[in-house]
Order: sequence, then C-alpha cells, then structure tokens
Amino acid sequence: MSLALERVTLSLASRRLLGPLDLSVAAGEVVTVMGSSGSGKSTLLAFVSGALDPAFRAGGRVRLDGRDLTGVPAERRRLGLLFQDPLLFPHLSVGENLAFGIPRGVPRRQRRARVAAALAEADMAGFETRDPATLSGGQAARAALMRVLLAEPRALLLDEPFARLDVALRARVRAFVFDHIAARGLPTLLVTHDPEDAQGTVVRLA
Ligand SMILES: Nc1ncnc2c1ncn2[C@@H]1O[C@H](COP(=O)(O)OP(=O)(O)OP(=O)(O)O)[C@@H](O)[C@H]1O
Repeated sequence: MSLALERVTLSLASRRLLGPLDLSVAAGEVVTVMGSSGSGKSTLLAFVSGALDPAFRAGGRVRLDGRDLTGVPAERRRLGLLFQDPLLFPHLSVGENLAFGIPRGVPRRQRRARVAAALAEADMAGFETRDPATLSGGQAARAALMRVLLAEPRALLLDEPFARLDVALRARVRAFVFDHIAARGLPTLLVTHDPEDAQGTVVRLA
C-alpha cells in the first residue's frame, strides 16, 4: 500500500494556499504535516480525501497504490479519516458504530465477530451495547480508530486525532494508533500542531 501526492497545489480565490507539494508515504509509514494555523493542513487532507470545499481550486494528483484518485468520489477512495472529535454516532451503540464501516456483503455473524475482535483489541471487550456517551476519552478515541480500521481502508488521514486528550492519555492513544498503523501497513498522513505527535518525515507548510 502507498499514498503519493504529486505537484499538489491549493488556491483560495486567486491566492496560492500551498504547494506545489510532492510527497510519498509507504506502507506503515507516517508523514506528519505541520504548519501555522490557516496554512492549509486540514484543506490538504480534505483534498486527498475527495471532500474539498468547492471554494478552493486544486491542482496535481493523489495516487493510492499507484491509482490516480482524480474523479474518484470520496466514498470510494478507501481512505480512513480520524479527527480531533471521535465523531461516534450518538444514536448507535458502540458495537453498531464499529459495524458501520464493515463492507456490505459481510454476513451478520462475521460482522459480529469482527466487532468483538476489534473491541478486544481496543481493550474494550464486551462494550458492544454501550452508549458512546458513556465512554472515556481514550475509549472513544480507540473505538473511533477501530471503526475506521473495520472499513478496511488503504491509507489513513489523521487530523489532530490526539488534540482533545489529556497528556497522559495522549501518549497511550498515540502509541495505540501508531502500533496499528505499523501492524496493518497503512500509509498515513498526520496533521498536528504538537511536535510530540510527530512521526516519520515532517512536512512543514508555510
Ligand atoms: N470552506 C472554506 N471557505 C473559504 N475559506 C476557507 C474554508 N475553509 C478554510 N478556509 C481558509 O483556508 C485556509 C486554510 O484553512 P485550513 O483549515 O486548511 O488551515 P489549517 O492549517 O488546518 O489551520 P488550523 O491549524 O487552524 O486547523 C484558512 O485561511 C481558512 O480560513
């Protein structure tokens, strides 16, 4: 698995926001994007994910496993997104949240088994029927990662995924997330303000 950006530029009205930017992320590798507030970090992830606000103009290409994603709708890009907010659906149980992304066609018994295994991996065995509102910050963050992984993404885009967590929890969730990225060989783009989060190559936007 690999993710590559080729000559990516982003402009707002006639102002160049960033680029041209080239970078490649190999399987299991993290590339960290840092830069001041407003430098275009979240916009870059939105472009890669296929959800760029039409206010922006973009140039260049994104390739996932060599395949050009231009014109591929966001929902077919096979990218896993994680944000500062775990964004668990409040009207679904924890188990239903995790099952949400499992590809269609997987039989019910197998879906249940995958959810149970993911919860066990997240140290949340038996949490299927819990209301997401009752989870701690660390549990919610781990559940959010598991929901993303169950959708079988080919790469991850992480936008400040640890920013809401207090210092002690942050180190633990960070290790949890980075371990899974390495174990599953997922190329990952990580946006953060915190130098402690930085992993691998660091790209700085102006
Ligand atoms: N939908 C939009 N329409 C117009 N301008 C926008 C829109 N979204 C963001 N912007 C502007 O684009 C620029 C880049 O925003 P972006 O959110 O990518 O920055 P960022 O580097 O992620 O910032 P932060 O670190 O504060 O999250 C900013 O100047 C912002 O005001």
